[in-house]
Amino acid sequence: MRLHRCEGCLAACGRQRRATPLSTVPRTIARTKALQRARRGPYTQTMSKENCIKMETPPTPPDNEAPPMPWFGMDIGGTLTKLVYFEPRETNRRELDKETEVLKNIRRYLTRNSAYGKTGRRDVHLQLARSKGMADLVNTIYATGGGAYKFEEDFIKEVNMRLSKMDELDALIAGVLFVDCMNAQECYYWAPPDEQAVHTHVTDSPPYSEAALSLYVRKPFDFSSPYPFLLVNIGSGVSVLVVNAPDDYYRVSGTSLGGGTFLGLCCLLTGCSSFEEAIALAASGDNTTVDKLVRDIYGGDYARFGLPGDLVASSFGQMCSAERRAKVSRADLARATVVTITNNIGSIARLCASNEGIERVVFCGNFLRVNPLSMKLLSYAMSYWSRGALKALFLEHEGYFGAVGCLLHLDSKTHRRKQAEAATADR
Ligand SMILES: Nc1ncnc2c1ncn2[C@@H]1O[C@H](COP(=O)(O)OP(=O)(O)O)[C@@H](O)[C@H]1O
Ligand SMILES: CC(C)(COP(=O)(O)O)[C@@H](O)C(=O)NCCC(=O)O
Repeated sequence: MRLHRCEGCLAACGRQRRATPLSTVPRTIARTKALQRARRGPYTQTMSKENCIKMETPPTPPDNEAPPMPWFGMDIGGTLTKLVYFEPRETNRRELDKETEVLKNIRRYLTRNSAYGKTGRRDVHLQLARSKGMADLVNTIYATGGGAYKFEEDFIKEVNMRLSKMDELDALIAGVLFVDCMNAQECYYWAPPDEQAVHTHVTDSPPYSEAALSLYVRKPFDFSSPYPFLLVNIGSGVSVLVVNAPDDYYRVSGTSLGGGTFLGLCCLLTGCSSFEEAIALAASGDNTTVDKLVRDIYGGDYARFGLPGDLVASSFGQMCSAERRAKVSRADLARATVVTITNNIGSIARLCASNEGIERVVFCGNFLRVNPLSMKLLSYAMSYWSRGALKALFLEHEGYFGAVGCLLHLDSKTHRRKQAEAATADR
């Protein structure tokens, strides 16, 4: 059973204290057995394929020890706090009796509003079906992300609440695998209608221009056989993970030039005050007035090494000229910032993928939120520079996977406990 988005269980708030088969892609990358062996990672991870399959069976009612609703998973990152809230459809009599007035109020507050305080927003469009099978989850506040460690004492002092902490990369992968299992539309990619056009560079317009990128359309991708894949999480900073199996992954690389860098630089350069404003500015800008292109240096292509004239040779390379600085617009600066950060992440991801012999590169994290420009740039760059061997993939729930992974952690804990109890009873 695959669930589609409809009615709700996922809520979110911002923080300020608070199917195309891969076989259509040429396999130009050699994958050796040695590489596969080398991919054994040091981490264990809580989500298993069994858990995923279990979600397809009918729900079991919560046991007597299940803590009362509401159930949360929280990811306190470097920029945003993501909160997911689970509300089972199959609330039974016993559970309703247990629900205190305070909890009822919390539930009402969460489910009847779409904005919370000054900065909290509910991403109504990302709500998943009130999924069957999650009903045997139990939870208190499960938290991940750096803030779960940094603010742990504050939670105890201020609200007398304990955080049960989970590693953010464990949670991220668990969340990605689970949400993809539950939502057939989760994974997608961007390509022009004629997909070959990307890596043969046939359009007249420069590849990074709005004219070229506007041709790209979103297409569904069947991610049911995902392994191995590279997971690139673009949050405040960037983590790159090699995922070989649900319980086998490792962090292969990262960069400090991520979503936080984009927003910070954009605020500095353009005076904008929100991510949405920065992205809207970038959408109407032209980075070629800011960046130095290959043709600005060569007068055309640098053909010997396959560098087209309209490729960025030097990001912000024009800005050493006072005359050009005087002419450049805020929108151009915002676009150059997106292009710089995105291309750098794309290059790192591409190098990691070829080193590891991996063809599918999945990008997630809130930097991609309302940001089709970066997704299209990544799609173009991955495909063009690998001559079609690498595929950039994206996920509908962009930045919520860590928080979802927290809820699942609780599920796996419950199961481990039940297994231990069963084993003791058998003795
Ligand atoms: N409403 C927003 N406010 C601030 N940053 C946002 C917003 N929406 C998207 N972003 C982008 O997402 C990045 C944070 O991504 P996220 O995956 O939540 O990472 P983290 O866990 O580090 O907070 C920001 O650095 C910014 O580039
Ligand atoms: C430290 C982090 C894992 C924190 O995650 P985030 O809150 O940015 O999502 C991440 O910012 C990161 O991997 N930074 C890059 C560090 C580096 O490899 O240079």
